[in-house]
Amino acid sequence: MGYQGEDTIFALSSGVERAAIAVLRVSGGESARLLVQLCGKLPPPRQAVLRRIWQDATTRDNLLDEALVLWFPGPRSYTGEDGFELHLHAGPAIIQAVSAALVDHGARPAEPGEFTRRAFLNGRMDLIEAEGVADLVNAETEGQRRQALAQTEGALSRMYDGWAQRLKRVLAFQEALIDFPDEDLPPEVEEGILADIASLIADMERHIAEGQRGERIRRGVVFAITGPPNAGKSSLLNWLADRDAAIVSPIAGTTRDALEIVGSLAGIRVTFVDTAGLRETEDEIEAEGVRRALFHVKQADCVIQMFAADDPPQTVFANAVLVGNKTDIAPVPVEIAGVAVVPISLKTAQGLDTLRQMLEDRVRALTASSSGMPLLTRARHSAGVKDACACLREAMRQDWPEMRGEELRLAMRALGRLTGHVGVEDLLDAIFGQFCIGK
Ligand SMILES: Nc1nc2c(ncn2[C@@H]2O[C@H](COP(=O)(O)OP(=O)(O)OP(=O)(O)O)[C@@H](O)[C@H]2O)c(=O)[nH]1
Ligand SMILES: [K+]
Ligand SMILES: [Mg+2]
Repeated sequence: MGYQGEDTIFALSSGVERAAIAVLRVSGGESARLLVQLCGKLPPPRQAVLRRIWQDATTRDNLLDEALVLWFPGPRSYTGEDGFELHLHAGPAIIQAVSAALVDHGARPAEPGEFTRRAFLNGRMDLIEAEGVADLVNAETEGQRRQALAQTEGALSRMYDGWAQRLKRVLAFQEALIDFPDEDLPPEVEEGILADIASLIADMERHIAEGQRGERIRRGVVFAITGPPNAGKSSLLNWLADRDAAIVSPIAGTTRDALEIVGSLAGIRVTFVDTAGLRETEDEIEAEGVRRALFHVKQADCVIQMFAADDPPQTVFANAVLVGNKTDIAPVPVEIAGVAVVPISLKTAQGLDTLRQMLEDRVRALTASSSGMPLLTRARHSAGVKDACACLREAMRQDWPEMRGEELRLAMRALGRLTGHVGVEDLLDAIFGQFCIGK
């Protein structure tokens, strides 16, 4: 299934910030002609050569820049099409002039994600790998980088492809049962089919059970800081942010709007959300703040429940990190409702190192793979695996060979949609639309 994008597209593939070099990337069937038009004859494939870039090299009209040029003939290119890169001096006027020349000669600016979309359509990568590319470009932390790189290199795809292969084999046996109903096939055949389906279900269930770990690495672990007014929540946020992000005051009910800061812990992206102190209040604005606080507590991956030493709580949120602040004014209980209290003082800095370690442990626990399998990183993956798994469970319940075969085919289809091997046209805009331009 070859694919040639009708248009030859180009984009600035380096960032838009001021830099020394700007990489302009071009892909499509007209690439060779365009490159000759800009800089004379084609350079040898995949070798950087220094060339003058002209508005029109054939007439030596209007010299635009001197640049490194790389010629990537298809199909061994990123998109699978012919393409080239110009490593220009990064002045905005140069980028502008070369872009205008490309348009004059018949190219058009690329849409977000269009290069990677073409790579997918030309079979250079599957959907999961393409999503990995988007994540890699956006990676800010070690955890994000490592996970995205593994996904781009096909770790997750290989697992899904492996399942599809096993399923294909089961389906082949199942079809033998359908095609030769009257032959005396040994009972081991059917037993083998059921055992194989059961083992596929078990693998899928383990994968699903790892839940949102991979997604958490990708988008970051969210901590909501909650507790009564004046517990020191905003003071904690400022310490975590290492700056004066939130207003701190002795007035109860200072924080109203939720305030988010982003950082990294144990190599994982984290978001801390400071929220309004929880209490009954007549003040309409504060009450709205409390409603928002409860919303964030519900959404968070983990809650940091804070209290002041002189105001300990009766109850503890599920899975909360329980922090007793202001140990400088009073001692805090060792535990409340069976949950250990981390004693700290934001005033004297007592216990803060221990708290940081506990938060790092929490982040690791929320993101580590316990099965050793690659983690699913998007809701799309989790929905796809769940679909496939549901079909397999249904297949186990079916006694009729034809019905079981049908469920197995549906499971196969669900796996195929995951990697993009079947029927995903309707998904492409949603997936590639999230990319930046130039990828
Ligand atoms: N003695 C003492 N005071 C603290 C400590 N941490 C914070 N405070 C003070 O406690 C008061 C309340 O702190 P905040 O950080 O505003 O508390 P909060 O939980 O955000 O309060 P609300 O936003 O009103 O819910 C401020 O006056 C802080 O300076 C501490 O460890 N010891
Ligand atoms: K306060
Ligand atoms: Mg506050």
